[in-house]
Amino acid sequence: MSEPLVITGAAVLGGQPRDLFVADGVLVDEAPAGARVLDADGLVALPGLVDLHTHLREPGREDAETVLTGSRAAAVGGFTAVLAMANTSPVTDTAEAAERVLDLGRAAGLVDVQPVGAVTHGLGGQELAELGLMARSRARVRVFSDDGRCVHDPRVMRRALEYVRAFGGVVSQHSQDPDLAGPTACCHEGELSGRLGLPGWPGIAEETIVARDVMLARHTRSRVHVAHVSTAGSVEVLRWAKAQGIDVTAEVTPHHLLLTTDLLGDYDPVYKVNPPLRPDEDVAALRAALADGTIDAVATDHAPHARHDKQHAFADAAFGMLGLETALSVVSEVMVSSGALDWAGVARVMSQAPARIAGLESHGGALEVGRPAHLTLVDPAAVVTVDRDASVSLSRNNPWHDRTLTGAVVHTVFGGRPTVLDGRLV
Ligand SMILES: NC(=O)N[C@@H](CC(=O)O)C(=O)O
Repeated sequence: MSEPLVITGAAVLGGQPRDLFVADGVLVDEAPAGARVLDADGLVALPGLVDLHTHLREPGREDAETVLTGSRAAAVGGFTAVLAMANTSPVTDTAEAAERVLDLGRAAGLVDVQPVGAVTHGLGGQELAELGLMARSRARVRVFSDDGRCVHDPRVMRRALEYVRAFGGVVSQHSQDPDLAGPTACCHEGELSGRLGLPGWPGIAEETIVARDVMLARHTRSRVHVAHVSTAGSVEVLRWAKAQGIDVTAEVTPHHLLLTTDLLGDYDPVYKVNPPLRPDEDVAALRAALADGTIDAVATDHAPHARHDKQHAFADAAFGMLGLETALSVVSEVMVSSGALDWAGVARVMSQAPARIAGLESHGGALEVGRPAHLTLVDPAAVVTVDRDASVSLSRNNPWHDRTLTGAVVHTVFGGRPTVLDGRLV
């Protein structure tokens, strides 16, 4: 069991400063005897952050990340739970595979690692994976995704939605019509892609799938989650669908909230990501949608890649960028500094909504007595310059390198135990 803790003077969800007491891993109403004192004067206390979308690469690509190194990056980023995507090798498409990821996470012991199950066998898009067995396994899988690939066949998507409804599951869709996007697309389709001579990915390839899937969710009375929304058109569809009462949720990544196609001019593969960076007008729509609740959550899409997969000509490099360690600072910079969200809003989009979407009952919440002590303490005034070489991830594909951001995670407490103190792993 963890040693008792007193956290003094933290602004809980950005409100009035007060003390928080932790004993036996839960929040209690008075100072426990013999407690360690953590001075949180000037810090904001949030419920531990929850990431709906993390690539941990184990099994299969332990040269890029492992469950342990990804858990370290998560803890440094203020996360106490991460959903580990299924596109590993082998794919997480069986109960055994899901339990193995769960067990690796428990052995690392720094965050709750909750496996995502594949929707289709081997991410092949044809045959449903063992959804029910994964749901009933020790891993209690509730989120299913072929992320990296779209569940393109509408019959398969319809059946998956019908199936997960039985146990309150959700399909997290990588919305991208491969026929509209084309096999070689590698950046946003627009005037710039033409000038750079790179095959482009039109926003409509995302939007048509979002539109189709909300209709399938309505028809099946099931639940769909749209992963990494990246266009203003997708936001319009989501706004309409929510107004109809359709059970749809959505996430946006930190990079789609701040980085734009303008960065592609030097063909630096660190900015190559799927879905691609978009123009300013999409970024503005995503920020507004996150602020007004049309987009429910921020999710990192932390996608570590080894140097030999990323250091290539733009067209040949792997898709994806790191995100766990910098997510809170980016959201603080983009959403809090601008006044678009307050800290209670950050708690909503980075902890409470993702915990609810993923069915993680011990996460999220409101820092009330009796709740598990998963906490993130943030210095809203800290000014940090990101250094990719200071990362605890195994990979270095960090698009934030050398950027200065305001707001940073200082301490992370997982189940009553500090995992990060003063920005460093304990
Ligand atoms: N988001 C990314 O750019 N990459 C993801 C998968 C994907 O292609 O979506 C990855 O696993 O690397």
